[in-house]
Amino acid sequence: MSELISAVQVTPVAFRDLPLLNSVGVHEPFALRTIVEVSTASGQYGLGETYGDEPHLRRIERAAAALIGADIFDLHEIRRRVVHSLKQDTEVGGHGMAGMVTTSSTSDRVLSPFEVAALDLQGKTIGRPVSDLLGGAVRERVAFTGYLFYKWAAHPGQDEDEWGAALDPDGLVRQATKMIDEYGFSSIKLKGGVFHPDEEVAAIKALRKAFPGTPLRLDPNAVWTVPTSIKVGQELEGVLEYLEDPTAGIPEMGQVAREVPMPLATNMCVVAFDQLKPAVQHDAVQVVLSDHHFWGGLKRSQALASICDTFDLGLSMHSNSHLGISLAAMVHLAAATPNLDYTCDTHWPWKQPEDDVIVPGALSFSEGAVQVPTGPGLGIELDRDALARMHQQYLASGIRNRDDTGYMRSIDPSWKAPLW
Ligand SMILES: O=C([O-])[C@@H](O)[C@@H](O)[C@H](O)[C@@H](O)C(=O)[O-]
Ligand SMILES: [Mg+2]
Repeated sequence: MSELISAVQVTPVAFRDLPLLNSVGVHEPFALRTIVEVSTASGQYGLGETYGDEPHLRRIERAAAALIGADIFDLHEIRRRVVHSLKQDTEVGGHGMAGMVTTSSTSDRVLSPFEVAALDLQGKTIGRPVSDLLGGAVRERVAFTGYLFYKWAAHPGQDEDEWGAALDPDGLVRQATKMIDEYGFSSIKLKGGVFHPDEEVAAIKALRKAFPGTPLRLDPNAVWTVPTSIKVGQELEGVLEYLEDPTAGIPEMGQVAREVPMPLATNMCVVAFDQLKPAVQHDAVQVVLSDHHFWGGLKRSQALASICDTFDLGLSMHSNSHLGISLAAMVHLAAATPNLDYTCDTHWPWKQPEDDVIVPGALSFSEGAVQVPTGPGLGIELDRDALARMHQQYLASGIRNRDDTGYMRSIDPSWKAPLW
């Protein structure tokens, strides 16, 4: 069966975001994504979603042009064409992580939305869900984590948002209570690296008290030294299910791992295949957070899962601000990954429900989990009016690259990136 790509539409979009704090600053009023629609001569379309930063968008546009005529079932050829389209690439950046991850493979990041769109098309062509193309769903529902952020009550100049401020342990417990009431999550992650580690330890202890028995994670995005990481890790013995990226670098994570009682997880020091070998050699991480957006799509994320299985590494899933196409892809991948040992991250609660490019109703949370769609492909449909509206929002936002630090400094010119 051959289905050739006849057109690829690439559309940058922006959606409203809240003032979520992290180690590199604060989220801007809009987050960016790029939507990829791959069409075949037979009139079907497949969807992919990726980062929206300008250098990445330009790479996506070049790759899109190179894919006309490729067979949607020939993922090797699609990869070959994407890699070839990047040969003249001299730009840096564009990974959409605001300085937190810099070394993941560019070709894997560019390939990802096209591979997801090709799998969506394959599924639609043969009438099977993407999870079937990945070996079959081993679970009907995919569980996610309630992802807490320190946050301001509102962006400067705006009215207080529905979540309000969370700048201390009480504020975070309030945020967690609201999120769990609305979504039913049964595990909690706190984005740290914002306040002094003692304050973040106090916040985790307050969450432990308020939610006894609920697995907890803390992720300061590598702004702690090795001694600080060891101190915090030892202090939170028996409290965290894992500590995520306490410090930067594979050897340094190895030093911390030897001294702390809980597993260390990462989406920063192991973000590409060539980093797996040194990570294993240093026994630096015990849990890898996969992310199909930078590991090269769903099949390559499954290759990562197999490697983790081989080397007894745990597997969890990382998230950035995202829309429904990404959520659908994450759900199919998680459903078809037997050794996904932990609930997945998602930024979903932080987005306005009406800010999406897919027809509502296909994906929803109950008891902290999303039912795996069983319809053909990803099981979602593009809402073209919403896509046009969100593209206008992109044009009007004026934001072309994620810049949490620049936005923070526009509000507080004395702000400096922390290191404790
Ligand atoms: O959205 C954020 O601010 C997060 O900090 C995100 O950028 C990270 O990539 C991520 O969620 C993480 O786990 O490091
Ligand atoms: Mg992380």
